[in-house]
Amino acid sequence: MPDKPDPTDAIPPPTRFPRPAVGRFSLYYRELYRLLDQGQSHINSKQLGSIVNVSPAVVRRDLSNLGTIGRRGVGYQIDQLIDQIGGVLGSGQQWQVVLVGVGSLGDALLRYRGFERLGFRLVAAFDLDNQKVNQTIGGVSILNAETMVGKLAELSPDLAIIAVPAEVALDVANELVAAGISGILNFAPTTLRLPPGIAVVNVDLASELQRLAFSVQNL
Ligand SMILES: NC(=O)c1ccc[n+]([C@@H]2O[C@H](COP(=O)([O-])OP(=O)(O)OC[C@H]3O[C@@H](n4cnc5c(N)ncnc54)[C@H](O)[C@@H]3O)[C@@H](O)[C@H]2O)c1
Repeated sequence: MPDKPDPTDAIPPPTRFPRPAVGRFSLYYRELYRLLDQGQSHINSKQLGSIVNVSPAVVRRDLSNLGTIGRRGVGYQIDQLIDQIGGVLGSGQQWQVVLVGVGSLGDALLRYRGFERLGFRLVAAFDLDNQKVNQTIGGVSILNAETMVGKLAELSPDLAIIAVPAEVALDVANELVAAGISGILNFAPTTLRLPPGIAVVNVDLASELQRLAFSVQNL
């Protein structure tokens, strides 16, 4: 389990940030990491804004929500910003994640190397297909989904990714919730009606393409 946040922490809880700002924090975080890797130590709001395509004023407002103010002529210290934004996004802690459904999408997710550095560790995957069970992909063991309830009790993961067909996604989600998981990243194209207190983020590339097509039509 991740460490419980310290109530005296200076960073305000994520719920106090507007959703668009939280979306931008993820972008800032990714780009700041890249710049730090390239050896850059400071950045100003104009540079950061131009990288993520927002105005310097928006960057300054977002970052002042973190209690961070850039120094005139110097800007912001990148490693400090990464720590602060990472704290808000939960990347300053380790999250144990399980994946359910190792089809073409799940397979690609298991092979993706970008989760670990943000604090997300895939600890197990589950599938019903005997051809896949007991295989290892991207260093993650695929376990029999019929044994999922017991394994979840053993592993007590924090988050789950659902990549099963839509028809079974709700059943899978209910099993995950019963096992104590309170955060689900759902790739199945269906709305999961779950009890209050469960955070669900839906990822739907088809809807994103629709949004893109709409934007292109309205340029
Ligand atoms: N959100 C997106 O942008 C996006 C993109 C592609 C696919 N999808 C969706 O993601 C899901 C997976 O897509 P895919 O292409 O990998 O499908 P797929 O058919 O290749 O894989 C599905 C996997 O789930 C397994 N499975 C079925 N029932 C299960 C259960 N009860 N428990 C555990 N595993 C089970 C199957 O054995 C299979 O390995 C689908 O719902 C698909 O519509 C979403």
